[in-house]
Formats: sequence, C-alpha cells, structure tokens
Amino acid sequence: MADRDGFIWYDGKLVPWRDATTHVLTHSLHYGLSVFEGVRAYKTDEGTAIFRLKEHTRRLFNSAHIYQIPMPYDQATIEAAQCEVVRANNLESCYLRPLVFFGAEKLGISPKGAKVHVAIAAWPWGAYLGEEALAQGIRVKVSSFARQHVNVTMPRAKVATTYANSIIANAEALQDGYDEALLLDTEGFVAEGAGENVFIVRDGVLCEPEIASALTGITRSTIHALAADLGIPVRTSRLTRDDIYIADEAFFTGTAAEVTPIREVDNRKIGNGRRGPITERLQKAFFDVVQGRDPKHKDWLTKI
Ligand SMILES: Cc1[nH+]cc(COP(=O)(O)O)c(CN[C@@H](CCC(=O)O)C(=O)O)c1O
Repeated sequence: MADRDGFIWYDGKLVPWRDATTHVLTHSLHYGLSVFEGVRAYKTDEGTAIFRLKEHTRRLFNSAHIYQIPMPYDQATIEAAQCEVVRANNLESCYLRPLVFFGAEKLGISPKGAKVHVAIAAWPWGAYLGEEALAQGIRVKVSSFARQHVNVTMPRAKVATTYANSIIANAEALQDGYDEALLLDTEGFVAEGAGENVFIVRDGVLCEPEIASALTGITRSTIHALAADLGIPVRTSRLTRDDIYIADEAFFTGTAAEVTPIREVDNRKIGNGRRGPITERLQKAFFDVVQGRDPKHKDWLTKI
C-alpha cells in the first residue's frame, strides 16, 4: 500500500503518497489509540460522488470525542478534504480512509503532549469479500473470540483497538476455510462480523441483532431506509447463533462489504444456500442508491 503514485491529505495538505509517513515511535502505533473511517465514492451518471459523507465524518468526530482526541480541524474541513483527495487522485470510484492518530512527540500511556495528526487516503477497492461473493454469498464461522464488552472498547467509536479482536476472529475463520467471522457478544448473543453488521430474514421480516456491542453501521442504517422504501418490515432483537442457522436468508453490510449475502454459517446452509430474494432486492436497491440511480436518496451523495 505504501509504494504507489498519488497523493494523501496529511495534516492539512496534499503530500505525495510515498511521503505520507510517520515515525516508529508514533504513540498510536504502540498503544492502538487511533480512530478512523471507511468511506466509499462511486461513479454515477453525474460524476463521482461520496456516499453519506456527512454521516461518516460525523462518526469520525464522535469517535474522537469519545476517546478525548482533540480534532485539529472542523467537520467541514474534513469533508472538503475527502472530496479533494478523490479529485487529486483522479479516482472515479474508490475507498477512502480518514485516520486520526497521536504522533511521536511522546510515549507513555497518556497521549498528552503528542500531536494529533489527520490523514486521508483514497484508492480503488473492489468487492471487499470478492466479486463472486456479492452474488453467490460467503461461508461464515461463528468466532471463538467474543466481541468486546461495551465497557472495554466504546462501540459507538470506530477505534483501532477494536480491530485486534476483528483480526484474530477473521484469521481464525480464514484458517478454518471460511470467508469471514461472525462474533457473539460476551453474553453469547450475535453482535456483528469482524468488519460488518449482520442481518437475517425470517418469514419475510428483516431482523437484526441489538446493536449494543456492535458498530452503528452507516450501511446498516441505509438498509433500514431501503427496507422501508420496499415495504419490508424490520425487527431488532437479541439473536442467538441458532437464530442465524434457521434463518431464510442472511447478509453482511458495511462500507467495504457493501451488501454481501451469507450462504452458510458453521457448516449449516442458510435457506437454500444462496443469495435470498429479499437480500437480492435490498442489494440491488443499495447499488441503485450509491450509483445515483435512485432519485429518492440523492441527498446521500456528495459530488466531488
Ligand atoms: C466492526 C464493524 N462493524 C460494522 C461495520 C459496518 O459499518 P459501516 O461501514 O458504517 O456500514 C464495519 C465497517 N468496516 C470497515 C472496515 C473494513 C476494513 O477492513 O478496514 C468498512 O467497511 O469500511 C466494522 O468495521
């Protein structure tokens, strides 16, 4: 990722990609406290547009607020910077990664005295779990690792420390021949994927787990709105792993994962073991929105 042409927005200005570096004694590198976002820009008939830019930027600021990281810029500046970095790299569609971190000015648990840096990179990133997965669905394993308790990492924050948990859960799933991990919370109820929220369909109703220990996904809230548009009822409740096993359909949502059907969990076929009809309707509605074909949700698109 480090050796490529292009530009990265770094502490207020565009710098050549290879020059966007930091010292090995960077505080966030040692202690894991940085906050970040995953955002996508899509090609539309009216040009490239960033999907739900305001919501993602607000969540970035919320994450910093929760972890008492003083932001050196305001939201408008960071929103404009995301548009600028897409333009500067001449990207028609891409994935953006805003990152806020403590620098190398000091080490020790307290970051007090370390400078807060902000970087925003953008690069082309296709289907997160593979193009085929979007149609065929993926195989998922319930992780032996639990999602952190809500008083361990703050679930409303997209904070780097959450992702050591995601990394070992995802690694375990891949090593065991699956495509992604599904994590339960500390009480054993379904939380979310390693990098996604999860939905199931049961008797025509779209069901999701209570969001408590999971990230409040923006794609998740998009699916809620699209389900309402399509007249699909939505129910939020505690879900057990075997609720997933006996579901008619299941899918992951996320900025990177978009809407990825789940065909199997723990070697149990979900429904007919393929992308279900309601999943397909929601997936199509999602791509219509992000690619600018749905006039009802144009407000979610920010032209760059
Ligand atoms: C743990 C987790 N839960 C839910 C979501 C879905 O949130 P949203 O993107 O707002 O719908 C994501 C996004 N995962 C990001 C990280 C992917 C990566 O590998 O890095 C993403 O999808 O960009 C998570 O990381």
